[in-house]
Amino acid sequence: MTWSTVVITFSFFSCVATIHSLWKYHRSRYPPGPTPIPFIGNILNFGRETPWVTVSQWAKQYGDLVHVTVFGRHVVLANSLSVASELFERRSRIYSDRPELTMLTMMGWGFNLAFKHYDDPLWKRHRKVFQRFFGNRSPISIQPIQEGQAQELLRQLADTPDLFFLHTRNYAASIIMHAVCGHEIIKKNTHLIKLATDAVDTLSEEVFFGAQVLFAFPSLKHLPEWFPGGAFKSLARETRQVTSTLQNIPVDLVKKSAASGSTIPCLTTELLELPDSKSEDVLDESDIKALTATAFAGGIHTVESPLKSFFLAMVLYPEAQRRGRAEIDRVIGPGRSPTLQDQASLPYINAMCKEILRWHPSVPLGVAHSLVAEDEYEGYYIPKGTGTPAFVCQTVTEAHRAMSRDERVYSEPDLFIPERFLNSDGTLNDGDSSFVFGFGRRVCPGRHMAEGTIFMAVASVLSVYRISKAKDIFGRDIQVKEEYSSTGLITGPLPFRCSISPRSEEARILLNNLS
Ligand code: HEM
Repeated sequence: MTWSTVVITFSFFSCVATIHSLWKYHRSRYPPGPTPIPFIGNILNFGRETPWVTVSQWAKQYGDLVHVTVFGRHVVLANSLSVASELFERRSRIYSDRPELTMLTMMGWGFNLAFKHYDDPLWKRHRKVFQRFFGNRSPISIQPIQEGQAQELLRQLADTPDLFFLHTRNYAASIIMHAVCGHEIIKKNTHLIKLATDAVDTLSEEVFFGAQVLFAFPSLKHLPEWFPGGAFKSLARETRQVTSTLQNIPVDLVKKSAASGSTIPCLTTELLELPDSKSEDVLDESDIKALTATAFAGGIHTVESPLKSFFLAMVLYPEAQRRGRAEIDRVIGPGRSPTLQDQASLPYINAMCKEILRWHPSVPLGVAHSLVAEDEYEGYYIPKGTGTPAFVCQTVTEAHRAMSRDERVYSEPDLFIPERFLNSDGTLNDGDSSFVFGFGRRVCPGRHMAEGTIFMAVASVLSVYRISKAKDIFGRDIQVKEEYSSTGLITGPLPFRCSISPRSEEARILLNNLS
């Protein structure tokens, strides 16, 4: 053996030993979590169904910060409010990126600010518009839209109460679409609501699963469509058409209407009329199209889910319903419908809205954040990295479901108890469920609007309707189960039956006057 062979062999083994010890060092300093299987990591531990329930169990077993791997990529789950606030708010400078989203970009969703990188100038510009238009001081009058659509919801429930699932979806979609395109456009183009809801449906579980696989094996994106396993490419191609239509049609309709001389008060008109300046905030037409479609993508399914949870809770917890109705009778009386002006005088209804959001968070694993630099938390190492959407791969995500089940914050967390947000004198306490809207610089910019939309639906429905178990043909109660969809980014109650009927003669008269 020559000297050079000895040196090379020695260097090789030293390198291997160093890499191994570094790996072990980092490995031992990762937050605790279930033991990974070589190569695939913990993907099987997540399970395909209700991964958020698994994560809540890990929170109990391993603590507030849990580490898992998927195909060699790291995932860190922030399971408590305090850890999430520390990481995503106090350290937001490094925790505000999003992971790489090849699959969603292939599907044409790349325009959506929710999926853009933190250093992308478009993210900053689009987010500014969202904060301005969907915040508390929006120049587009969102409150009259919410109040008007709440009346429409009551009307639809009076005509076809069994279709309450559809009506809640339409209510959520109509509000955001009226805000974006204006009443006139939506009235004449009702198919737009279906276009938007269908497009958002494409953000399904298959997409997120496909995205994870693509992230692990990026070269798969070059597979031809006809090749076994290449079906995701045809899905991406078809979806691209839907997302492109979603961006184009609403803006084109508003422009057409403006060209014919009628200005429709809405977000699109406001954006089209922004003064042309050289500032970095100037928006071109593609920005406007992206912003309008982002609003539909963010503001329909997320809102629809808690509204369905509301109907479910009313069937399962009749005492909460009784207390809500009693408060409305006491504060508003039977002669008129609630408005957003009444919100401050209805603490029980507000507590109910907070509890609806907490009971079953609609985005149970949050939207993954990604770190722009490695970090350390209480001695644990958190790697820098990019990853795929949802919860997988070198991301740190807010485990909203685990937070909602944290017994240190919410006693008996599986139960629906609005009183947890009230003081003994009936006023609202400091309790909160706003974690469902995320944290830090990526916190949901539609949260104020969403809260108003939910409040209007809950208060209006309880003011006139009694919600109870439906009866079978023998007059027996049909039992209802607390069952939720188990996959995807957004969860919501599975279809169930209930009876929705006017709760008094005055309510019947009020409903008749609406139509
Ligand atoms: C109950 C209703 C809603 C829930 C539970 C919800 C939840 C969330 C969550 C968890 C995030 C991610 C936050 C993070 O990464 O920390 C988010 C982001 C976002 N939401 Fe919402 N949301 C709701 C309603 C809305 C509405 C009505 C809109 C539109 C008007 C909207 C638009 C967005 C957008 C654009 C983002 C991306 C923000 C960014 O990445 O900078 N959301 N939402």
